[in-house]
Formats: sequence, C-alpha cells, structure tokens
Amino acid sequence: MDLKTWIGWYEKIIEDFKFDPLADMEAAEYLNDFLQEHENIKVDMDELPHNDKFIIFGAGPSIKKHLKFLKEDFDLGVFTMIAADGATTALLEESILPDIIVTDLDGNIDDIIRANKAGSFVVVHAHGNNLERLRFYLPKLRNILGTTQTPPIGDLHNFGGFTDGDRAVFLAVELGAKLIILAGMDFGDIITKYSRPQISEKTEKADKIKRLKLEYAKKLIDWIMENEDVKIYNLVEAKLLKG
Ligand SMILES: Nc1ncnc2c1ncn2[C@@H]1O[C@H](COP(=O)(O)OP(=O)(O)OP(=O)(O)O)[C@@H](O)[C@H]1O
Ligand SMILES: Nc1nc2c(c(=O)[nH]1)N=C(CO)CN2
Ligand SMILES: [Mg+2]
Repeated sequence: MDLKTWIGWYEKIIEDFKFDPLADMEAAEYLNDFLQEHENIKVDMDELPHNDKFIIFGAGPSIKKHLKFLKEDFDLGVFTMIAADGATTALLEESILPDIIVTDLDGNIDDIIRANKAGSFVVVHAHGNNLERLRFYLPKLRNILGTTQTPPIGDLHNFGGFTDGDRAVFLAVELGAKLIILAGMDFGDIITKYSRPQISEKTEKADKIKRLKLEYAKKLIDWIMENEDVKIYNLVEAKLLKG
C-alpha cells in the first residue's frame, strides 16, 4: 500500500480509536534513534528472508488446528513463515521457528526473544501505546526491522498495516509474495491465550476495542485481496468449503 493510501486509513483509525498521533511519532522517533545507535542489530528489507510463497499465522482460535494441518500436509520449507506477535508461541509449541515475527511487543515476549535468539527476524512496530515496551525489550532483541504507522522517518518503514496480522500481510506483499496462506486468522470476536497471555481460559470474548481492531485487520486484508497482485487463501474459509 502506498503511503498516501495508508495515511487515509490511519486518519480514520486515529479518529475511531482516539489515538494521539504525537504519541505515535514519539514512539517512532525512539525506535528510529535506537536502531540508528545500534547499527549491528538493524536489518533492512532486502535482508529479511523471503521467496514468493508465504504462510502468515495469526493468534485466532483456529491457530493450533491449522498448524497441525499444515505440518502434516505441507512441505513448510517451501514457504516463508511469518508469525504475527502472539502466534509465535503457538508455532514454538509445535516446534516450528518462524522466519519473521511481526510484533508491537505485546505478545508473549519471552517466546519472541527465544525465537529471535534461535534465528527469527523481528519486525518491530512503534506506536503510542508501546513506548515503554520498546524501551525495555529492544535491548534484548537483534535482527530488527523497524516500522511505524506515521509517515516513516530515518530507517523506519511504513508499507501499511494496523494490527500485527494485517501488517504481516502487507510485509509479505512488499517482499514479493505471489501466494499467501493465512492460518489462525479467524477475526470475529473470540480471542485466545496466544493473543492475551494473561487470560485464564483457552479463549475469551474480545472487548470492544479488540473487536474493532480485528474488523480493521480484516478490512485491510480485503483491501490487499482487491488491490494487490497476490493470491491469498484463508484456511478458515478453506475449512468451511471442506464442510
Ligand atoms: N480471533 C483473533 N484473535 C486474535 N488475533 C487474531 C484473530 N484473528 C486474526 N488475528 C490476527 O492475529 C494477530 C496476532 O494477534 P495478537 O493479539 O498477538 O496481535 P496484536 O496486533 O498485538 O493485537 P493487540 O493490539 O490487541 O494486542 C492480530 O494482529 C490479528 O491480525
Ligand atoms: N497508538 C496505538 N497504535 C496502535 C495500537 C494501539 O493500541 N495504540 N495497537 C495496534 C495493534 O493492535 C497498532 N497500533
Ligand atoms: Mg501485538
């Protein structure tokens, strides 16, 4: 998505969620300064692992079922695998290491750090609500590409995307994806412990804000399906077709 189109979405997002764009900018500046001061842990787009086939994992209720299905029926080595934030934990539980993790650092951070140490690249997003987490966790990570939802400054990127899941799809398109399989991308109104590590039950009803975030995630992915030259298959719908 070009920057001008994204800024149109962003202005609507700011209005709907009452986000403070100055706080988004402050977080972006912090992330950019950190990466520029630590050149050795910063990576650029062409250093991220990629080919033209991707699987992108979200943290929805179907994630474990989809992981088991993919492990059994697919040669995962053929795909670039991207975990959206909390989905990283579900992949590690199945002994799968994602090539890339797209995160605003509010998933299970120990698992994200563990996967990063084992070789996953991390695409870290700065926004007005994660400055503290940036301060605390950036020093524990390496192989980082920085993103922002404001107009990009310095070494940061903005290829579009709001939640970690839809931003991962925008990233794949930017990296040249021709085929993308979506797993654990239920959207809807049920969240999992992968999405909210602190919940006691396996799943829970999403609050109003999370529901609205998931609505945006779906709309942004629909926009990609309509506007980009890429085939996207959502396993949630494939299941419906199979009955
Ligand atoms: N039912 C679902 N519950 C949670 N995530 C889902 C669901 N369906 C799709 N996803 C995708 O999985 C991604 C990873 O989930 P996670 O909750 O860790 O993300 P997040 O973007 O950090 O959200 P939040 O800001 O609410 O923490 C989401 O960004 C979303 O795009
Ligand atoms: N300011 C702000 N920006 C965001 C937020 C958030 O909570 N606050 N959450 C996001 C992904 O879920 C993405 N962007
Ligand atoms: Mg997150």
